[in-house]
Amino acid sequence: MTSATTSNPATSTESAAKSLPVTIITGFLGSGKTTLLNHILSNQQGVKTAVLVNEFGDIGIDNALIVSAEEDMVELTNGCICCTINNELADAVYRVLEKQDELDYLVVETTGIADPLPVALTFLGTELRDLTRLDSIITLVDAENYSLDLFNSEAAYSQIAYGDIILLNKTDLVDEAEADSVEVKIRDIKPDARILRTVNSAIAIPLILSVGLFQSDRYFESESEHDRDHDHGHDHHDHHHHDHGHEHHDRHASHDHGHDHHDHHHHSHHLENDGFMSVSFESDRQLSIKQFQKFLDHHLPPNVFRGKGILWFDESPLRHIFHLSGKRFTLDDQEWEGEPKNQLVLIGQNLDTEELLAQLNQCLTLSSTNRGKWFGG
Ligand SMILES: Nc1nc2c(ncn2[C@@H]2O[C@H](COP(=O)(O)OP(=O)(O)OP(=O)(O)O)[C@@H](O)[C@H]2O)c(=O)[nH]1
Repeated sequence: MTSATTSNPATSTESAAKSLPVTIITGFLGSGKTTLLNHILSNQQGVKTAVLVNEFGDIGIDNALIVSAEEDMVELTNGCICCTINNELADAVYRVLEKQDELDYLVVETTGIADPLPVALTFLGTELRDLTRLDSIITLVDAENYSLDLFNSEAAYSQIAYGDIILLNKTDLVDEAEADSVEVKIRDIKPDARILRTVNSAIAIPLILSVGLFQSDRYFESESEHDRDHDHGHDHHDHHHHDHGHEHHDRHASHDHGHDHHDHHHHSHHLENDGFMSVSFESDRQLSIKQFQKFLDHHLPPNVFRGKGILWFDESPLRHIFHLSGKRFTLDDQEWEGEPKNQLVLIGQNLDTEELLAQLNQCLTLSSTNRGKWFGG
């Protein structure tokens, strides 16, 4: 997790200390969450915003991709915010609250494989409930790559089910009819979904922040019903005193999906259930762009849903930001600021770590005298 702040003291008031509004940004791998975060940080006028970013993978790539990262960055990667590092989420929020006397807003970006509900409950079910106010859960959906069947992921389902606002993003990559058909699929899960179409997650800030859409009643209402239907299991914070109800029970009924109401200390299995894993590759040797292209074209297995990296090619003096989402990849150029090196994280289901690392290792140039290293996660 990374925390950073942007500041503009203009509207910072003592009211911030009373109850800090929190927005949770969720959405599947590569759907545009970090892009939205950057949009918010770049466009929010006069609001001092702290951000917490959770990444899945050994190397924190997002760290380098967030626009306003300042000194007080805390990085907690290689975990999922909704389960294994949920305690760290609460701790990070307390740290933000302690450090920032004049803070107006907190935005939490989950990993693409996180179930947003336990994250929301962290704010509702601990003393954080008195210090924060959950404003809304925003769910990003990739209009080009949306397919719950493809994702086969209960977290992806939950992200839609619990989204107060759904941004149907990347609409530049599909035609109107395709976007309409994704909307129909979203409404199958959430009939009353508030869906806004976006390109590059660009949306007027007043439509998404301080909207007060999160209805805690919904989550506190139907515990008895909820308990009948579920064998829940996220091992997260102390929210066992609180009720929360899924609106869309049936799809989850067969999953060990969730949340610890009565101190049973279940453990989350959603990562295992969904089979998500990450492979991290790092090297201080250059990649051959031709070999890397060959890897992408011929060797990348279809169960890799997402890749992100900062890449160093022998053919180029520039720093290349690499994004792969679905079958599409992009490479953007920047100047290097520190020592050049390669950092790449691939995320998918049931990946063969050794095979992927061996293939990536083969993309490294032989000419360099630098020492290379690689590892998997
Ligand atoms: N064409 C197009 N690309 C987009 C759009 N929004 C985001 N992207 C690109 O999609 C890629 C993934 O975007 P991110 O914002 O990093 O996605 P994310 O949801 O934060 O990804 P994870 O945190 O890894 O799950 C990047 O290359 C973005 O530039 C869009 O509306 N249209």
